[in-house]
This record gives sequence, C-alpha cells and structure tokens, in this order.
Amino acid sequence: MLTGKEQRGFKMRELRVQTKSRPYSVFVGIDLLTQLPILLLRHEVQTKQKLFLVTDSHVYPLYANGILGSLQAAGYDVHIAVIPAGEKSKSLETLDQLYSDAIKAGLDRSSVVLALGGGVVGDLAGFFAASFMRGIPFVQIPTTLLAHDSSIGGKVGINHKLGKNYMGAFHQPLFVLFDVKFLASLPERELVSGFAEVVKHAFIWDKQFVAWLEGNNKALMQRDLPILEEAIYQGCKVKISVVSDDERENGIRAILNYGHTIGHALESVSEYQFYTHGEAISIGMVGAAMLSVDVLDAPSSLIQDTETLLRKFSLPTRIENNWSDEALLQVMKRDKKAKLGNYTFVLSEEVGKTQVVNGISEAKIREVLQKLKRGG
Ligand SMILES: NC(=O)c1ccc[n+]([C@@H]2O[C@H](COP(=O)([O-])OP(=O)(O)OC[C@H]3O[C@@H](n4cnc5c(N)ncnc54)[C@H](O)[C@@H]3O)[C@@H](O)[C@H]2O)c1
Ligand SMILES: O=C(O)C(=O)C[C@@H](O)[C@H](O)[C@H](O)COP(=O)(O)O
Ligand SMILES: [Zn+2]
Repeated sequence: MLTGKEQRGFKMRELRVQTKSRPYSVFVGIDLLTQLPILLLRHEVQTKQKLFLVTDSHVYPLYANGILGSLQAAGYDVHIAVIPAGEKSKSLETLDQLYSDAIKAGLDRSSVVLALGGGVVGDLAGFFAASFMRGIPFVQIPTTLLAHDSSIGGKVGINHKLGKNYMGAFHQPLFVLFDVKFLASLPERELVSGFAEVVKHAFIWDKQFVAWLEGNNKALMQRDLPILEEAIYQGCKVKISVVSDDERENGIRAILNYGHTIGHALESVSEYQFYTHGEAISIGMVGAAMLSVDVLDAPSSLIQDTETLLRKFSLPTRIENNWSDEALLQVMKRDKKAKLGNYTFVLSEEVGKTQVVNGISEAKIREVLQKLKRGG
C-alpha cells in the first residue's frame, strides 16, 4: 500500500482507499499543502472548473489566504464560504447558507468543493457536495487530528437536535490531503479530542498499535510532528482497511462506531455543547469496555487498559454531568445501528476483536451509566 514519495525535500505518503463507488488516494505528510494545485491537476480538475472552498471561522484567518494565493496563482477561480466554527454548524441552517452562497457564486455540476477544516467542515461540506445539483466532487483537506478519521470513508452529514448525523450520505472525496503541519495551531483540547479516534482505531485493530501509542504518548502529546504523522498514517490505514471492505456499513464498518453509542448520546443530550466528539467517545469506549466484560466475558483488564491509555492522552473517562439515564437511554435506543428497537453496541472481546452486539438489556446499560457517573 505504501508508496512514499520523496519530492523536492518533502515526503508524501500515499494510501489507496478501495471503496466500490470510487477508489481514491489519501496523501499524508508534513508541509504538503503546496501540493494542492498539483494534486488537483493530477485529478483532472481543470482551471476552468470553479472551486468552492468551505472553511470555518477559526481556520479561515490562519490558512485561507495562503491556499487561495496558491490556487489563484495556478489559475483557479475560487469562491470561499466561511461557516461559524463548532459542532452547531453541522445543521440544516448552515447547509442552506452554503446552497445560497454556491448558487450566487454560479457553481455548476463541474465545480469542485474543497473542505478545509476539521470534521465539522468535512461532514457539512461533504454533504453539501453530495446533494448540490445531485452531487458534485469534493476534496477533503483535514486540519484537525480527529479528521484523519472523518475525512476518509465518505460518511458526510449533519446533526438533528434529536440525534447525531441523522441526515447524511455516503459520498467519497476525490482525494484527501492531510498536511500534519496544520496540527501545530490546533488548540490543546482539540488535539486531545483527536487522540480518542486514534485510540479507537488502535483498540479495534491490533495490540501493536496500542503498544506504540503507549510508548509514544509523550512525543504525541508534545506535538512531535513526525510522530504525529506516524499515528495519523497508522490510524488512516485502519480506517481505510475497514471502509474498503464495507463502504456503506452493511457489516464490518460498524466497528468504527466503537464507543459511539454512549458517545453520541452524550453529545446529543448536551445539545453538542459540552463534550467534543472525541471526549464523548472516550467516555463511550470506557462504557463499551465495561459492557464487554459483562456481556462478552472480556477480561476485566480491558477496562483498566482502556482507561489508562485514554487518561495518558488527558481524555475524560467518566460522565461529569448528571444527565438522566432516561434521556441517554432514549437517544441510545434510536442509535442508527439499533435494530428493531433493541440497544446495539460495538463491544470488544479483546484488543483487535470487536463485534456488534444487538439486544443488550436496559438493566446492563443502566449499571454502566451509574459506574460512569459515580466513577466506579
Ligand atoms: N464522517 C466521519 O466519518 C466522522 C468521523 C469522526 C468524526 N466525525 C465528526 O467530526 C466532527 C468533529 O470534528 P473535529 O473534532 O475536527 O471538530 P471541528 O471541526 O469542530 O474542529 C475543532 C475545532 O478546531 C478548530 N480548528 C480546526 N483546525 C484547526 C487548526 N489547524 N488550527 C486551529 N484551529 C483549528 C475548529 O475551528 C474548531 O473550533 C463531529 O461532528 C463528528 O461527528 C465524522
Ligand atoms: O466512518 C465510520 O463509519 C464511523 O463510524 C466513524 C466515526 O468515528 C464517526 O464518528 C461517524 O461519523 C459516526 O457515524 P454514524 O453513522 O454513527 O453517525
Ligand atoms: Zn467518531
């Protein structure tokens, strides 16, 4: 899979995603952004095609001018849409604003969307691209650690106040360009949040990756860029293997939802304002480990190992607010994985052995919620 390329002093690693609807590349490296115009041309995006750059209010002042300059220098006509930073922008209102901006800018079916930002921009701009004029191409340019996960696999969408990602589509990007240098400006809380999805990829995949994260924890927390690049590269490999096998979540792809049944419920009951996505799924992974011990007879060390690693990355492992069990259970019952009204969780027998379990009793989930709330 690896085709590392040394070009003019920088190293760009290329991974291939083999999804049925369209195969594409993920480029990972440090200082890669300069390659954007070249990669667009390589993907047959011609300068006569309009580019619609979607970004958020935090990323725009940091990076938009530089990117705009290099795209314009290459001859591209670029329109920029800036959305308010934060999860609240994964909404129908912001999507509607994008449609208006795009129509006014004269976008057509040959136009290409560039999603420059974290998972919020990627999910929203991706859904815009999937639906505008029944679908136009888009490129993912992730700027958060967490977005190594969200930029690959084509799940795009927006939230409803009653549930996370309730409206969406599968729409694969033309390519993904991950410049690790973006992470230098990421706020600490957002870096930490991103480690939750890296830890998830390690736990669902293999012990070696878990051990590597333990061993490199300090360097990762200190933003050693080459080590961060390696973590992203390994995380992307896991995500790519899974989505290449099962693009539309008919089976194995559901394991990427490890920690998400409780995590999404926490995000939803707090109206997307209390926890970041990574923080919520961090707590969710501890809950999933507790249920795994109870339901699958996983060794009790799984709980300890999960908590220890998450804490090393300064991630929360307990619910800090007193949302009612009823409210959380209500959201979990209508989780997208749920079948026939039964509670459905992704559980783990051990690291690397993850499975979807349907029909978990409410009593067991209540027990776990109590432990997560009182720190047991
Ligand atoms: N589609 C998928 O498969 C998938 C996978 C995982 C998560 N997600 C979704 O991703 C979203 C979370 O993404 P996120 O954690 O990237 O959040 P985010 O997009 O809100 O970004 C986090 C914060 O960091 C800021 N930011 C982004 N890049 C920056 C940079 N380089 N420098 C400084 N500030 C920067 C943003 O403005 C924002 O304030 C959630 O909605 C989640 O559901 C989707
Ligand atoms: O790509 C996937 O599949 C995932 O489940 C990745 C998750 O990290 C991500 O949060 C995803 O958006 C959740 O999808 P959903 O279908 O549960 O909304
Ligand atoms: Zn997630």
